Amino acid sequence: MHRWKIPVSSLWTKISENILAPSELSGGQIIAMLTPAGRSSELRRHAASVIMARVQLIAGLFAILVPLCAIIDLLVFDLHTAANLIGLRILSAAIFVALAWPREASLTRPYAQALAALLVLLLVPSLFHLLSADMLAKASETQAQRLVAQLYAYLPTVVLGGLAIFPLTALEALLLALPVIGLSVGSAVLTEQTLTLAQYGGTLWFMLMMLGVAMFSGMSQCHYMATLVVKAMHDPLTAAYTRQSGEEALKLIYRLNHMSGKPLTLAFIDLDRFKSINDSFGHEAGDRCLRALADNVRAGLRRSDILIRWGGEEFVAVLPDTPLDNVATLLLRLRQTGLGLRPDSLPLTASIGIANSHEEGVINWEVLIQRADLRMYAAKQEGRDSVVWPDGSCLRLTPGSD
Ligand SMILES: Nc1nc2c(ncn2[C@@H]2O[C@H](COP(=O)(O)OP(=O)(O)OP(=O)(O)O)[C@@H](O)[C@H]2O)c(=O)[nH]1
Repeated sequence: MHRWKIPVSSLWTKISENILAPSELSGGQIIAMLTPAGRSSELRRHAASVIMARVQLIAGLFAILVPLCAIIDLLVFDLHTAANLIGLRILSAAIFVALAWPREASLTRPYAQALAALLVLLLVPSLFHLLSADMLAKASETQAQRLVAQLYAYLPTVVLGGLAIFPLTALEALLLALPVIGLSVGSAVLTEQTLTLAQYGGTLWFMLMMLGVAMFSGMSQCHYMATLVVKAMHDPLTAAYTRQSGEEALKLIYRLNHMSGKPLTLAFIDLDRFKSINDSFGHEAGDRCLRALADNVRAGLRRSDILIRWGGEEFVAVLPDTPLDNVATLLLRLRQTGLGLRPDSLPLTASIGIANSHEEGVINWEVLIQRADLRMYAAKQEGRDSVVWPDGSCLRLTPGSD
């Protein structure tokens, strides 16, 4: 008997560990599921590519299925009605083909581009229903015709359910659903002389239920995606971008700055004599130094800047739209706050190479990073704890050491 007794506290611990804990959400994460405002650009870009890929897949599928369903129109309706429906189908299929057509993501506004494509995808079936509703109501005399007309009237509801496959925040799902619901009400007004709640209330309720489910699914996808993207793109030790995701971001930032003629500056940062910290104080202490360096550099960066962990103890600060004068401000701030402390309480020092995209001969991001790297080595040659500028001049970093 005794063996079957499960203490309430241990049961609760099990429930909270296994069921509640995985879904524990912070206030910020909940807000991020409700509205897209404040999303990082990397997350927006990722969400845009997921939404666009799904829009293209569904549009491609519909581009085939919609014309195929003309067979039903021909079998069920009179020739005149069927011909009108087929006309609408050809028009819809053409829009679906255009949506499915492979295209490059917009460099500057990929998220707006993806949402616009999604809106068009949602509107086509709803407009099909709006334009055919009156014609179908008049042409429906037999049981089969009424049944097919009724099924077409479900199109806006199906569209709202379809929202569930997209990683949308609650606000976005709601805003995208409004025109669909509006077109459905419009279709009902067109076909009924007087639209009553008793006639239309059930459909409206059903649509709102579908929207609720879609919102829930979209929000949980947003959360899942955000967690995965942050994990995949950032180095777990320092929370800086990984080399791979950092290179992708750098490529993109270089192109954007190049297009707009703005100066992009890189600071290649390499901790000095880091091996000796590992050797004397152990790897754990070395890790703490890396974290301190990343935290201190990040504290001086703007929201649009990014920090990449380029290699073991090498970091690259990417500073978009930044002329060299402004870099001096960042370095001055770093000079004041310092890079952190070594385990022996001496200040951590680093050698830094600066490169700017407006320099002569910088034709791509690879050249830019090469120059910053070479200048970082020059800073090592200069005795470490210093910054080497594009003109070859050298500045000591730790105050009093120059
Ligand atoms: N603790 C820790 N050490 C790392 C990590 N990644 C690389 N390292 C160590 O970083 C050290 C880099 O040493 P070196 O390339 O000789 O450079 P250094 O000692 O900083 O000398 P200089 O760059 O010439 O000033 C090596 O001992 C690596 O093992 C890490 O994630 N954690």
